Amino acid sequence: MPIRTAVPPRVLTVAGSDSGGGAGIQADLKTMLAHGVHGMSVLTAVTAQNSLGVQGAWELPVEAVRAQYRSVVDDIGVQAVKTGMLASAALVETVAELLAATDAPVVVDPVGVSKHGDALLAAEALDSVRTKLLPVATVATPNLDEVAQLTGVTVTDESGMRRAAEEILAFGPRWALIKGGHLTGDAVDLLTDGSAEHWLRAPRYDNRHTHGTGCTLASAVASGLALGQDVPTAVENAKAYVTGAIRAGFPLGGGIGPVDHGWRTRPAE
Ligand SMILES: Nc1ncnc2c1ncn2[C@@H]1O[C@H](COP(=O)(O)OP(=O)(O)O)[C@@H](O)[C@H]1O
Ligand SMILES: Cc1ncc(COP(=O)(O)O)c(N)n1
Repeated sequence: MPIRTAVPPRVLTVAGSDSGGGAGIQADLKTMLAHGVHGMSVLTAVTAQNSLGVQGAWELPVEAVRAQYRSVVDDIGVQAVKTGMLASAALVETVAELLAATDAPVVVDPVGVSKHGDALLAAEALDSVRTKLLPVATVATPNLDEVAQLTGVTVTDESGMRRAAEEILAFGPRWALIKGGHLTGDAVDLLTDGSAEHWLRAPRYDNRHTHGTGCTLASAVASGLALGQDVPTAVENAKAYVTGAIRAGFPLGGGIGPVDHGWRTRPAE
C-alpha cells in the first residue's frame, strides 16, 4: 500500500479536561475526529467531573500552557483554534496574547459555569475575557448565562438575543453566535457580524443528556473553518452536528449524561 502523504486540516483546542469525557478537551477531540480533522490540545486545567457536577478543578501554570501551544504551533501548525475553559485571568491573558499572533481563525467559547452551576472561570477573569480574549476571536459563542456575565444583558427572547449580539460584538469578535439553548421552545441561535443576521433553528429535544453541548458546537465550527468553510456555512453545519448529538445523547452516571459525538456512525434507531 502506498504511504499517505495528504494530511488533514489541523485544529487546536485550548481548554480544560473533563474526566467524565462529556465536555472540555474530550468533547472537542471527539468532535474533531467526527469532522475528519486532526485534533490537538493545549490543556489549561484538569477537572474531576462527572454527570453530577465538578468535584475539583486545578489549573495549569502559565508556562505549561505556553509550552504546549508553542510545541503544537511551531512544528505541526494549525488551521483553526477553539478555546474553552481558561480558569483564571492569567491564563485568559496568556492565551489571548498567543492567539493575537496567529492567522488561523479562532472560535472563543467563553466558558463561565458548567451545566451544574460550578464555576469554571474566576470572577476576576471576566474583564480579561472582555478586553483581551474577545477581540482576537473570529467567532465568539456565549450561552445566555455567559452573555449575562459578560454584558449584564438578561435575554428572555429573540429580540434580547439581538441586543446581546450587539453587546458582544462591541468587545471586538468578528462574529457573535448567541446560543439560545437555555430558552424554551425551539433551540434557536443567532449568528451575526453586525450586518448579516443568520437565525439557526432546530427542534428542542426533550433529552436531559446535554453535557458538553457548547464545547461540541464550538469545536464543530472550528473544524468547519479548518476545512475551508466560511463562518455562516461552518456554523450551519455545526448546528446540524450538535443537534444530532443532543438527540442521541445518552444516560451515563446518575445525572446529566453526554451528547453522542459518534451519532453519525451509528445506525439510525
Ligand atoms: N434540548 C436541546 N435540543 C436541541 N438543541 C439544544 C438543546 N439544548 C441546547 N441546544 C443547542 O445546543 C447548542 C449549545 O447551546 P447551549 O446549551 O445554550 O450551550 P452551553 O452548553 O454553552 O450552555 C446550541 O446550538 C443550542 O441551541
Ligand atoms: C472542562 C470543561 N469545560 C467546559 C465545560 C462546559 O460544558 P457544559 O456547559 O456542557 O457543562 C465543562 N463542564 N467542563
